[in-house]
Amino acid sequence: MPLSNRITLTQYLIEQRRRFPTASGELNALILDVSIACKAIARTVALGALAETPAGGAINVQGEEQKPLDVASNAMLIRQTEWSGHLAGMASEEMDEPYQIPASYPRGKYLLVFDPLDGSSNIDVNVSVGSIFSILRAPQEAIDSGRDVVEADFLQPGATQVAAGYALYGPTTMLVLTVGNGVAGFTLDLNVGEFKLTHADIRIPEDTHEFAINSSNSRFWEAPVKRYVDECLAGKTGPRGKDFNMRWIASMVAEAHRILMRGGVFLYPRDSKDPAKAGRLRLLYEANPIGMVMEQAGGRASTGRQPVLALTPESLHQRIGLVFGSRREVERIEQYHNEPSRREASNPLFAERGLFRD
Ligand SMILES: O=P(O)(O)OC[C@H]1O[C@](O)(COP(=O)(O)O)[C@@H](O)[C@@H]1O
Ligand SMILES: [Mg+2]
Ligand SMILES: [Mg+2]
Repeated sequence: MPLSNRITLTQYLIEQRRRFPTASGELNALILDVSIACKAIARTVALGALAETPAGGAINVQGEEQKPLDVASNAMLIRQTEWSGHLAGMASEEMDEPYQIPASYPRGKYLLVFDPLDGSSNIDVNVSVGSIFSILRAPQEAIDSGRDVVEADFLQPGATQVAAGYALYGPTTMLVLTVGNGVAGFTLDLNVGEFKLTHADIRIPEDTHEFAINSSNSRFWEAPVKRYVDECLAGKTGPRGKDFNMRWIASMVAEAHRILMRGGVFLYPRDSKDPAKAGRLRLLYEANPIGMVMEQAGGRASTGRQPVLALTPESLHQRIGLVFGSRREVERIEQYHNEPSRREASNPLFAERGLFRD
């Protein structure tokens, strides 16, 4: 079908709203505002070194250096959504504290949480990056009082997300979205500046022979992850009985998209690299939205031990181990984590609650 005959994101959202006849339309309006910010970010990303972006160089709460495009993308998402009256507040990878809607604008019932630019270490090398977003409902008492938002308002399990998705700035710009009724993919039609539905009802194949992990961390991995990767690498003659392929883009959003399109599994597991960090990726604005997209597409998202969406977050910038993708593969990794290890089985001092547990 030529792109011009496809329905737009706006039309798709109107269709989705028909499922909720009493809905106010505010969620749709908010998603459309996010999509406009993503178009603006896509333009800036596409300009590359020609873009006039604000200075970066500051260190964010993650202890990571902010690139000029991290700062610019953060500002574009804020500016495009804060005025609308649909938001009670926002939180972002690039802001230490929750963002308060300025007093000159009305406050609304949703919370917007985002990673304005994921994979930003790839900007300078012209590899795909993206924006990840999650929409939560603010606590009723915060909506009623219109008070400032606080960290605790955002600490809701991923299962309560109202909508989630990402924009991918690759050879084409795509927006992938779930409003809790499957996953749909939209391609930006540059001729008319609209996202058009090109990938209706995306489903992830249950099995795969492709995995993604940063193997330079292998010496820090826990035994179940080592076992899983070793078994993949052993190929046809190993316990899995088939050859595996490996990919590592270092843009989680691009890996998530590849997995949605053709299956696979992604691991950034908990490891012992930095004992102060429970993992690399952040729960609220990376793991939860990607987790909701995965689960809605028939895949699975896990910490390696339990479903990501069931976790109650402890802080805004909490990190966790993350495994997602083809359902059966993620379940296998969870099973490896939940089995008592061979060492524990032979020596109770190393058991989960034992004296020498590492
Ligand atoms: O450099 P590493 O350790 O491979 O980490 C790559 C991971 O870090 C990230 O870039 C983190 O996201 P940010 O770029 O938003 O900080 C992920 O997209 C990616 O999977
Ligand atoms: Mg990120
Ligand atoms: Mg980022």
